[in-house]
Amino acid sequence: MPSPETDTGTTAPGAGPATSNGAAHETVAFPAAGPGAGPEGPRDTALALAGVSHSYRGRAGTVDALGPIDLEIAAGEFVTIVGPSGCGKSTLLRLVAGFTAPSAGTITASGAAVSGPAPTRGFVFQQHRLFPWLSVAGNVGFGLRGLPRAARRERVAELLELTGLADVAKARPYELSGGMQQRAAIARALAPDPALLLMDEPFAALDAFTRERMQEEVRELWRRAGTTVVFITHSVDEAVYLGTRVLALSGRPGRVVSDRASAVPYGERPRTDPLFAGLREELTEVVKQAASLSVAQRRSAALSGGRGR
Ligand SMILES: Nc1ncnc2c1ncn2[C@@H]1O[C@H](COP(=O)(O)OP(=O)(O)OP(=O)(O)O)[C@@H](O)[C@H]1O
Repeated sequence: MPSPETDTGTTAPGAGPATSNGAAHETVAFPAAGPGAGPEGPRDTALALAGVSHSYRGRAGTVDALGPIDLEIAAGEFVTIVGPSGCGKSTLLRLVAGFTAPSAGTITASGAAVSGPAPTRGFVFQQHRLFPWLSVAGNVGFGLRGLPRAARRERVAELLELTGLADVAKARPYELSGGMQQRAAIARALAPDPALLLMDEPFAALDAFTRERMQEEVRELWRRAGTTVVFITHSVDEAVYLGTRVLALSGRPGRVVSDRASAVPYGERPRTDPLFAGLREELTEVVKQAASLSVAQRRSAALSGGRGR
């Protein structure tokens, strides 16, 4: 597992702007990101998407939600994804999790084709979705039922310690604060030691103060656990603060229009760092453009009676 510190500001050899639709948003300060070789040598590919797209077919017609997307994520990266509302971010994560099969393309996680949910891919939803009838410890250990009792207990204790929930192990989810509930959900997702942790706007329902605290905690968890993370958010600020690599999607159907390595060292990353502010401004502009484009595209599709709402 490479040190996360070394992931920042590196450009993979041969990695261009890595956009799947040819749109590039060039700046000098922020190199295009991509997996491959960091200063510490080549890294394993944790996740690969090749020509992935997805359309929903319903009574109201077909919605082209995502893609095509070509993307590689190296083991140990913390990839954050931003994009306008409805551009397919959640769809992308659900495809990677194996909850939904893509309409086209292939997804490979740790070298194996994704064909359904697996404990090697942990998922954290916007709402915690803890089981209300189980204690915090019961929730965290839920995915470990195949383990011998002692090993399971040990793993649960380790995760409760890691997420600062040891004192409330016996509490029910409704007795916890929103931040603690989300920490328990993260602990549950981490319990089977997944190679990939997929997080879909996990802090969206939290107040601003708790959200900032959770950002610190998830950063620390990632540094300690070393799991590859893919994190969806509406907040450009959150994306830039958390990610070693930040992707921006276009309006629906979402494609990668910007792929940036963070140039700010991960260890101490104050929001006041000019590099941080620069990347945030650049990405805010990219997302704004994508949002206004997608509104215009939808209007013109509606006028011409075209496919996709
Ligand atoms: N089960 C479904 N059936 C039909 N259409 C769907 C379904 N799920 C999502 N969609 C549509 O697909 C598009 C992408 O949805 P998705 O939830 O992936 O976007 P998103 O970027 O995560 O949105 P947001 O940022 O608002 O949460 C949207 O137009 C949405 O209405």
